[in-house]
Amino acid sequence: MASHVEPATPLVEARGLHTYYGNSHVLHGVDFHIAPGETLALLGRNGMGKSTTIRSILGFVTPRRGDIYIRGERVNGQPPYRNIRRGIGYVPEGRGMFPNLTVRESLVMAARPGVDGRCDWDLDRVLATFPRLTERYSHLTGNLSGGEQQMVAIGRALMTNPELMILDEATEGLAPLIRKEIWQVIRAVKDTGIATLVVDKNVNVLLDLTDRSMIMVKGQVVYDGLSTELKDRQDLLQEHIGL
Ligand SMILES: Nc1ncnc2c1ncn2[C@@H]1O[C@H](COP(=O)(O)OP(=O)(O)OP(=O)(O)O)[C@@H](O)[C@H]1O
Repeated sequence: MASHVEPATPLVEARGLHTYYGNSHVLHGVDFHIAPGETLALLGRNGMGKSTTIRSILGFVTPRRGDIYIRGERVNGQPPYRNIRRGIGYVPEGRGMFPNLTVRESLVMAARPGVDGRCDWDLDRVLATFPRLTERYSHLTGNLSGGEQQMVAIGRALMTNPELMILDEATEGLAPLIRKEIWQVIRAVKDTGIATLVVDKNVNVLLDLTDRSMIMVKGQVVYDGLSTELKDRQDLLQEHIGL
């Protein structure tokens, strides 16, 4: 008898998402999935719907049509805080700092065990990952540099012991050396087995870092495949990303 192996349930799956801002129809039937431990790049020019896809999945905007599942459970209409508690560490575009909290307060406030009770990431581990935050421990996050704020944002997400990290433009506007440091951390996070979804303008770094890539054009997915294969598709990269 032929053996049959069930594919693992995706960590997050979305089918046929249609999202609007008012009357403006932004997502046109987006299908999305990410497996446990997988690293996925979401690519596309500005305004193509990458952040809206993430915001729809997390519940910051409610799609008019389509279904969203987190670990197999349908979560349509659930508020973001509930979806995030299902094991998602979210580093939003713009970092979402509370400028009047110190580094310590920002990190400690986020601390909680993972959905399976895992406590791999705690304050000591985050500070060891970002030694610079130890030096800034008692500073208000509003007084930190952009790179340091980004480290707090990533550290805060790691303190929730996530199964999936979502990083939306995590290296935007950062100096090259700091950007390199952030990439090293994202790579290290990936190597611990946490699934990662990354949106970033540094497409060449993403193609090396990720297992799979999706390209979005005008609210639709026009490519979904292995990043190693996309690297050889200069035609697609040029047409849809302008590389
Ligand atoms: N809050 C909003 N209200 C109205 N329109 C919006 C809003 N947010 C985004 N849009 C529009 O929706 C479309 C998709 O934007 P989205 O931010 O998802 O794109 P993106 O691919 O993430 O690009 P970027 O890199 O510029 O953020 C764009 O046309 C944008 O102008």
